[in-house]
Amino acid sequence: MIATESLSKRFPRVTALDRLSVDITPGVTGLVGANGAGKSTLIKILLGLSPATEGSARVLGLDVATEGSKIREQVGYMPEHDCLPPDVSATEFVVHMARMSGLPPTAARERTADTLRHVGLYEERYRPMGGYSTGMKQRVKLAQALVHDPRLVLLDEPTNGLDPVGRDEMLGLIRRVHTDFGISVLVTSHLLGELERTCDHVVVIDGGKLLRSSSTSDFTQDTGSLAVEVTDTDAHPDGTSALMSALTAAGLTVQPAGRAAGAEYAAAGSGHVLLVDVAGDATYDAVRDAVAGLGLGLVRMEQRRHRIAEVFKSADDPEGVLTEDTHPHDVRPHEGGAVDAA
Ligand SMILES: Nc1ncnc2c1ncn2[C@@H]1O[C@H](COP(=O)(O)OP(=O)(O)OP(=O)(O)O)[C@@H](O)[C@H]1O
Repeated sequence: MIATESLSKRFPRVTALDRLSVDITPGVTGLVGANGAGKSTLIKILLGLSPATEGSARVLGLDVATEGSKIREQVGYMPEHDCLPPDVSATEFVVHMARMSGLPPTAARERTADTLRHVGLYEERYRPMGGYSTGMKQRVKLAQALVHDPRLVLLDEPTNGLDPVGRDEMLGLIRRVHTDFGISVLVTSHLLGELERTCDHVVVIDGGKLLRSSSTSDFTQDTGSLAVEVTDTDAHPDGTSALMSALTAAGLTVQPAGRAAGAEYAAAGSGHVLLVDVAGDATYDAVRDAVAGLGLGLVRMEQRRHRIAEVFKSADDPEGVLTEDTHPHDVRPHEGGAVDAA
């Protein structure tokens, strides 16, 4: 779908992209990076709207340097910032965008009605967009990216400014763009956590450089842990502590869920859950044997994958820049892509 080769973009004071080589296959791909990491710059280059300083890129097999208009015929684009004229309705605007993409008048009207329905805009679509909520505006921006039935859409921070419910709805819509219509998606976000539920593949950039590119499951599969909960007995009034000692003595790495990143277990009021690092099938056997050896009752033993954000927080992103829910307008990029409070 998208391939870049040593792609660089230098502005007079900032290197926005630094020798980025990445291959993106069909499906839903997340492009994640802190504010100023170079996400929007990459999208503009991929659309053929901004020339690269060095390197090359192809989108759907087309060269961004020479075939920009052919790319834009087959690719939809949802820009990051508010760009909707306030005094026209969603229907008028999306029909206009469909006509700009070359659809004849009847097809443009039909596709507009279908697309606005798909994004969840019904009778509101006849009202001027100036009165829309942020969520409705984001839906119109998504609709205009889809109206000409592209093969690929590039969505720049589509959850910006949305509350948690609005974010979830938008992420669900994005997933359905691929599952219902077979359109591939490249979606940017400064939050890793929200992309892990939506994307098949995640590309992480920082300061214009590639930090990591892999399937969502690869991010977490080697780092799984096992949540284990046991009952207390007369012999072991604190069954959890007894099990923790036994598992540690057996050479396993164990921690109480509340102290680890297992906030969901702590929040459920259970101080009785242990998280055991999984090192193959032997871990399951060792837990079973330890529980049986102590005569405890096993309440649950479930595999729990680390969330991408946790993996990064501990490894590539010790400052937690990619995991904090910082609103983009509250930060200003430094040179090199680091962020700072405004
Ligand atoms: N036209 C421009 N002139 C000069 N510098 C620019 C220009 N466009 C972007 N930059 C700089 O390039 C870097 C990357 O910006 P870019 O907008 O691509 O980041 P981003 O990852 O999309 O972040 P955000 O979501 O905050 O826009 C930043 O340091 C930014 O200030």
